[in-house]
Amino acid sequence: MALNKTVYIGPFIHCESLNQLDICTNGMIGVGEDGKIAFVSRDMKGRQLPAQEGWEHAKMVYTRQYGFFFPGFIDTHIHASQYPNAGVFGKSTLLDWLNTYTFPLESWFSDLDRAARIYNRVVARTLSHGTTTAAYYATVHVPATNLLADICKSRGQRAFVGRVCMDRLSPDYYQDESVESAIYDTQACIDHIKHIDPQFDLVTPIITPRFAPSCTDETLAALGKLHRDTGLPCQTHISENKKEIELVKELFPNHDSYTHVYDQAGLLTPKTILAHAIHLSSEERSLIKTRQAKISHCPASNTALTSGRAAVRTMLDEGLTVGLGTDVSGGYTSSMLTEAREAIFVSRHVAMESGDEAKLSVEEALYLATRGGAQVVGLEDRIGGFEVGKDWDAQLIGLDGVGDTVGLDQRAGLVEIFGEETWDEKVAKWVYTGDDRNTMAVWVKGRLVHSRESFKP
Ligand SMILES: O=c1[nH]c(=O)c2nc[nH]c2[nH]1
Repeated sequence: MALNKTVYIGPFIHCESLNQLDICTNGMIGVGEDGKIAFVSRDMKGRQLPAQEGWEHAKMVYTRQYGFFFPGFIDTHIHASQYPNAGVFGKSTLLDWLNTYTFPLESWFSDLDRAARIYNRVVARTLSHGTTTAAYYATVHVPATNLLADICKSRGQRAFVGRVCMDRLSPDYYQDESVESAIYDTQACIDHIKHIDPQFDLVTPIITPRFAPSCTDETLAALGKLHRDTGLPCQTHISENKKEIELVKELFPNHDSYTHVYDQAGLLTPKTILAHAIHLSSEERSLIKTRQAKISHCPASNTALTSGRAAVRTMLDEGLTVGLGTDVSGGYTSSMLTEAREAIFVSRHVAMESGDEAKLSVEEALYLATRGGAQVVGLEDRIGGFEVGKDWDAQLIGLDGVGDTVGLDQRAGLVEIFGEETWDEKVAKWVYTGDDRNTMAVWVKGRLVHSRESFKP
């Protein structure tokens, strides 16, 4: 689809480093017809047209009062198929949650109409929260997984779409019949995505062994070979729950650890995303670092399923690459802004035991949700910040000013700006009290993929 050259005018904010925001209050970012950032100007005075040659007829998009452009969020771990269960988990923990809530729900996806309804909804919803890239788990079903890829492509969300592989320890009605069928079906989804997006420009297949307990040695090894042969990324779960870890010990008695199970299968590489990583030993973290595999931290889910508190500060200090994942529906929210907030609060619970260094700041949580996520999905050269040459994957945030009247405007969000706040304080208010009402518009590769009614481009 042809895009207009567009100039985005107003404050922009992105992460300069793990603990430093770059806040430019007089910004102007030019995005070319290819959806890439062509220039970044930091000293736009007033609201006059940009002087750049060749940009005289470009379209202009302005922020409104207290608004700013921010990079799109990158959700490094989300089960699209579990979206109907967001918020439904009772008092369960991982293994009984899988059997009680999750496998029955995922088995629905043999019905393509149901799948279409749910997948359309979750993609629209995550876009409305400013998620421009998502690493999705689908289900074992090939047609429904392909449909999820089609929906991401047509709605314009950048996505990694994984057909889930699992050939043991789930009900008969919901598992792969054999190693061969798991590989055959995975390949069918890869072929489909190659067909709809040959360069994997927007949608990329991702090899998805559910987790070690639900895959036989043979399936893990075959998926490891596929990972190596295709060069495609891989995603799975690791060390989320203590009973799960015991189960892995029983099922793989000849392996040194959970991490070694994946390593021996050839599934621990720089293109591997490991979700949760709560109870890893220091040897396991060291192996993950050596293999350059990546971590998706899922604090909302880890709390909901009482799985534990991941030591994010330790992982960052040790040089691991960490991003955030909503992990719907272990996680109750599909909002990465809420997930960032959860990461901050969980880190405070860690700090109550281990000391203040564990606390994550607003800046760090936003880094994990953008640049960190970009590294986790291997796209740090293309997304996560506003540099020339990067794709315009961005969101326009609008914050509401408090007027002179005492009455509440029901349509406005919960962020209330009184006008005296510094920019750092405005960002903190957004992180702690914001929601999708503040996400005015969202672009992926320069294409507008979501906007609120009040946004006039
Ligand atoms: O949070 C989780 N969600 C899942 O669907 C799952 N499967 C295995 N392990 C899991 N953990």
